[in-house]
Amino acid sequence: MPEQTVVADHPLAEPIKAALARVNDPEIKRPITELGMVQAVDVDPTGRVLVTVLLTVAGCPLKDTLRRDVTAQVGAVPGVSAVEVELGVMTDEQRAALRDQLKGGQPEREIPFAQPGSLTTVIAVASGKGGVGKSSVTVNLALALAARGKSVGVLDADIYGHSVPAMLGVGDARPTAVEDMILPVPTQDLKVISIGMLKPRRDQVVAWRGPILDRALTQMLADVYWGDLDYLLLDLPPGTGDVAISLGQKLPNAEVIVVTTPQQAAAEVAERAGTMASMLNQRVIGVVENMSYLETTCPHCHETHRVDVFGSGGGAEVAGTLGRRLGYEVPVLAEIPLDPRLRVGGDDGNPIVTAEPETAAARALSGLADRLAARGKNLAGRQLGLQPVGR
Ligand SMILES: Nc1ncnc2c1ncn2[C@@H]1O[C@H](COP(=O)(O)OP(=O)(O)OP(=O)(O)O)[C@@H](O)[C@H]1O
Repeated sequence: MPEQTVVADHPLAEPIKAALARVNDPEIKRPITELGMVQAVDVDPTGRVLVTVLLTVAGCPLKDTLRRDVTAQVGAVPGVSAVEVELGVMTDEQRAALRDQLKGGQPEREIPFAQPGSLTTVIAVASGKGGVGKSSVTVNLALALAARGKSVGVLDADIYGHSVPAMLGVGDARPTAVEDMILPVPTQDLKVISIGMLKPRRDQVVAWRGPILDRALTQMLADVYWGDLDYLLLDLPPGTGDVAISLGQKLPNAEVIVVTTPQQAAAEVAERAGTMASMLNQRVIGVVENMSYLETTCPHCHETHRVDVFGSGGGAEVAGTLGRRLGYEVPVLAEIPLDPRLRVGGDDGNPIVTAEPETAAARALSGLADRLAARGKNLAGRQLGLQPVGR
């Protein structure tokens, strides 16, 4: 850790140190004082403070946030007349020390979520085919859980789409790397990593197959510093391909939510995804029926009617079939209506649960978060206590 040259005998030294301890690194989400990022604090007789903060990497995308937070916290200390923040960069040794500190002595390439004592609930969001709204469900569920005070990470493993970062407004972000450790991108109270962020260049086409795919998935689980998460949500690619198998092997404790639309064809392929998950020993905790219905106001009677645009009952059908196949109850956890505002929220990087929380779609997604949060940490073999959703 770098030498910290806080002027120890100055009366302001202690309150300034306490103020700096309230500043979290925006990516690592731990106090900068604990991370060895405060290199020096100098106070002159008039109460002017110069804080030298070491960034993990020179191009740290959040350095302005850090500068602002340090200025605000130190500036609020009584007796401080002005604050100047100088930004430096850690040396290789300092970065290596930080990496070791964060890894906490954990051996290389160990997946923390797969360890028996892990307190993180890992939920994979799967679908039989593309375009049913799996990514939309993942990001909105993640935000709704975060709004309930949960610490949530989102891992976008959709090798075909990687739409999650754009939906969360960080479509262009690249994660910061500290040595061989990757810091997830912080956004809207979540931590996000997308397989698309691991491409050496954004425009590069990578065939996510075989060993390259496996390495990328291991990297996202073992080399990313997720910190203590209550939930890790995985956005799987549609279908039952390589990613599902690979993640099934890496995270046998993961639970699975299957997203489907009400159409019969979508429902049948969704069942395959669910059955596949269970073959990998992952428990299917429920089905989300998306694009369930459209609410329209009748021009004649002015009442709200529910129109089943894509038919009805697909979610219940999938849940019923999976339940019979798997030998335990698989409930329908939510029915999310079609709503153009849900699409707009995703396109704008401002998902509907935060942008328009009062809409029926947002309420259905928040209800899904409530049901999951109410269960607490799922222990293998434990009764889930989830009730089927009422119509
Ligand atoms: N309930 C809904 N109402 C309106 N639009 C929706 C709804 N759910 C999803 N969409 C829109 O449908 C499109 C596909 O959704 P999304 O990307 O979430 O699906 P996906 O299953 O993750 O697809 P893929 O796996 O191909 O990425 C998006 O434009 C999204 O905004």
